[in-house]
Amino acid sequence: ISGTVVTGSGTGVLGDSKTFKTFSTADGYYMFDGTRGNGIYTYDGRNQTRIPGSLWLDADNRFNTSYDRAAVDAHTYAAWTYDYFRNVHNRNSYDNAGAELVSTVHYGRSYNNAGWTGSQMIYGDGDGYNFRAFSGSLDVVAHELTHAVTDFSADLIYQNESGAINESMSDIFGTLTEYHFNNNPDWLMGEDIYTPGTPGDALRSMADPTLAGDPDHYSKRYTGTQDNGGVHINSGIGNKMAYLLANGGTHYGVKVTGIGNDKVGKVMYRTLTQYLTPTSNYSHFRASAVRAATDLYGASSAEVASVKQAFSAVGVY
Ligand SMILES: Cc1cc(C(=O)NCC(F)(F)F)no1
Ligand SMILES: [Ca+2]
Ligand SMILES: [Ca+2]
Ligand SMILES: [Zn+2]
Repeated sequence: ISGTVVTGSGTGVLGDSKTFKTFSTADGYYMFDGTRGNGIYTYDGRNQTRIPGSLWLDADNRFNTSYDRAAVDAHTYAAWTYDYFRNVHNRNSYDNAGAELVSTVHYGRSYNNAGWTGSQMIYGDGDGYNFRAFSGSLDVVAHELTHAVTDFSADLIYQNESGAINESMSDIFGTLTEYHFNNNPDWLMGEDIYTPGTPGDALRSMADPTLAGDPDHYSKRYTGTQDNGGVHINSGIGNKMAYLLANGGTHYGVKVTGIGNDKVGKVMYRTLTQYLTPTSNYSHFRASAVRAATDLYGASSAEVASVKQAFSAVGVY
């Protein structure tokens, strides 16, 4: 279809106004952003589970109905996450070759989750009590897109310890993206879409994983079979490590000197893309992060020392 890139405006899940790129055609305005990589495409799942659904089309380039809100945020936050990986890590989309970013919103009926299918993102509307529309949280969108980056780099197997590291990487870059855009940033996951009736809670806390019943030390890891061997549970170990590495602190008597968000991003990105492998466990995660920090800052650097301290603080050697 022929048309021109224009700027649309609309209301997000939280009732906030934002603008984003759309495509003006004879049919109307499509949610297609032709300014980033090979394009960002947002689809309407029409509360079915057939994907991708229909490319989002609007008559007047104003996206202000309640039904529009999930699409506004999925489209906008996909662009922001694209920009984060492009501008901060020099990565052009999840494959580093400009792969199209495809999202489907209104996936399923009251679907209480979001996901990366292996080729696109899907976002449920939530049931309105436990969750509201999942694309309404920037950390969630960046979490899902980071799964794509992981699949095209370390390709960490989604079970047991490698799966927990996979999940932790998604929480780490979800949070770093939220800080990069200063979007009410915190070390919580999914706070903007979790239990709309209860303020202040979240799906997970990286600062204190135990708030969600997840481990904050390797000695407390889950070794059962639920949740693909605890991928959303044992992610707490990597999440706590990253929180301490960025902010510093003393954990189980181990002092960590913080190095700040930007350096954590550099170390974790290099760890994920240069050293981790599909079968990496937490011990290999430590060794990989030490190598990445050594490459970046030198063997005798304070940053390398902090990486070792952070992993020691969560009991990983
Ligand atoms: C249990 C459990 C946790 C998740 C989860 O993390 N979803 C992705 C996120 F982006 F919404 F967080 N799903 O089931
Ligand atoms: Ca409209
Ligand atoms: Ca958050
Ligand atoms: Zn995930």
